[in-house]
Amino acid sequence: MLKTEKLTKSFGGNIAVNAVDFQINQGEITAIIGPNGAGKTTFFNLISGLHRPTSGKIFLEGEDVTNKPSYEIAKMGIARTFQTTKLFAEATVMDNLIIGHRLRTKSGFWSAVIRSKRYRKEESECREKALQVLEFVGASELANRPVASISQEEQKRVAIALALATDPKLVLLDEPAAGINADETSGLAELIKKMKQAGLTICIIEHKMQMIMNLADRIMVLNQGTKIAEGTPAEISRNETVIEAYLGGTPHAQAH
Ligand SMILES: Nc1ncnc2c1ncn2[C@@H]1O[C@H](COP(=O)(O)OP(=O)(O)OP(=O)(O)O)[C@@H](O)[C@H]1O
Repeated sequence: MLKTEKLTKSFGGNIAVNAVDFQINQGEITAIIGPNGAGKTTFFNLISGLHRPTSGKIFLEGEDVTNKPSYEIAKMGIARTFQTTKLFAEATVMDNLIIGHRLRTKSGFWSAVIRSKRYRKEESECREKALQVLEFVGASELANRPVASISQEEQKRVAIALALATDPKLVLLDEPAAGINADETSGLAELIKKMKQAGLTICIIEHKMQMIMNLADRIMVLNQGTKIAEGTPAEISRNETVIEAYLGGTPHAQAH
């Protein structure tokens, strides 16, 4: 579904992503792991069009999308969540979903101001879509709650709902389980499995190794911007280079 060739991003003299060849296969859960500062978020920023690569190429379903801006990439079916959830705290969950969806629908500013027939039609479509995705992520009962009043884990589900509202093919999840407890983490892992079962392709950055080992079909390991390993969870957990560079030098470190 997505392929990178020698993808590179430098910030001044600092090479954040260094000649990475990578592939995301349709229908799979692919994980990107690596220590802090390894270049994982920068890699997501490159494939979602937020950053322009210094060199290298990105292909989406065979099409070269290397220098496309983020809104075009989004239209082509890539949605993402961010490490810190970007929701409007004072607005309700429903309004957040409608705003998020509206930003990607067609009516322009004036159409919204005069509330044209097309605008009203789009608005009701957004509302319907919002209800659908909230149900999918198990958060229907939160629709009318202000975001500020829901838990961290619920916010994570809403952020995923927001990504799903655009009907993506590929969803990029940046540390979806950060800051939530073990029970909540397994609930979230179930949701990610359900997304895969629904036919979505998923790429996930996550530090919680146990979750990744249970969830991922394939893992890429980054270290200082460079891909140091790639393979199934079983292959990665016995890879000497990975154990030394990332898992702390002993196989025990894998559990965390
Ligand atoms: N906008 C930027 N400007 C300058 N340097 C940046 C920028 N974004 C990232 N970097 C640098 O690129 C390197 C990779 O950072 P990145 O955030 O991609 O790592 P990461 O693997 O996502 O880390 P973490 O797990 O802590 O989120 C770091 O050295 C970082 O300081």
